[in-house]
Amino acid sequence: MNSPVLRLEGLSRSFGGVFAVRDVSLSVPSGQTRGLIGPNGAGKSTLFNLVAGLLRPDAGRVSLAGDAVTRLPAHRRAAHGVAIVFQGARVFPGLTTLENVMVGAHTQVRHGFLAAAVRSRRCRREERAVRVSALAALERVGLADWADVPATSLPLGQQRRTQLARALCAQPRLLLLDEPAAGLRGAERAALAEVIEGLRGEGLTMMLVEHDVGFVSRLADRVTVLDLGSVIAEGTPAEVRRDPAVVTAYLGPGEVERDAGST
Ligand SMILES: Nc1ncnc2c1ncn2[C@@H]1O[C@H](COP(=O)(O)OP(=O)(O)OP(=O)(O)O)[C@@H](O)[C@H]1O
Repeated sequence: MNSPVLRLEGLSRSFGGVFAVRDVSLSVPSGQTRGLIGPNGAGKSTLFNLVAGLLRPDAGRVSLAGDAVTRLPAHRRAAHGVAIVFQGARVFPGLTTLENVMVGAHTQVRHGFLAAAVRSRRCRREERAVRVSALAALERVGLADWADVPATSLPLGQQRRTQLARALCAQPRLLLLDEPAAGLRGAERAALAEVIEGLRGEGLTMMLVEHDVGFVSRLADRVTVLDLGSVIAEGTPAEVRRDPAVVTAYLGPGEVERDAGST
């Protein structure tokens, strides 16, 4: 059987002697979307950063498609196919939507500084390829019609989708999304959910950290619930919503149904 795209084994990280993440193990098979939820301070961001390579664990292992990457920093994990959409990420001012996405595609470019300086033929060819792949990524997130507008003129939801397009340009094997719906309301939130659903339909493997249980329930194949750094439940969205440990530790009895119906 193929290795899972992401495997975490016994991952722990503490700050000042207090566990932020404690002995977390999970596997995300190819083509699946894993939701990661939990109350404030549960350890979601710490776990996300451990997967992204922005933090080193005190113990445990991180593997990507069977390769151990535990000691690799974020930029070397990118070479293993990890792309990240950070929480509250902003577009670059002074660039169009397309140019913002092209910044992501530039990780694929092979030509060196000198070739770029003299605009060699190879360099121009690669620039064209970057443009084509950035436009294709904008299509995937439904923003092709906004390619040439200043990215900062877009509403927040479209700026988020621009960030998503930028991450997609790297042709990731694993896409990490940290609270992509934070601050979005109504139609913007629904549009983002639809785009993520489309990526899931294309078979992209994703990990989605969210506060919003309704958003995660719609998009994730399985959900891992953290509390005080430990996994307290894992299962399908319906299973975890029914889990008594989740209900008491995280949501409170009245919240579950309300959140489940909110997307
Ligand atoms: N750099 C740090 N230094 C010290 N303590 C930290 C650090 N990062 C996280 N923590 C602590 O680790 C625990 C887990 O925090 P983390 O931010 O991972 O939780 P979270 O689930 O993402 O919370 P939130 O939903 O509020 O973002 C918390 O007790 C937090 O105070």
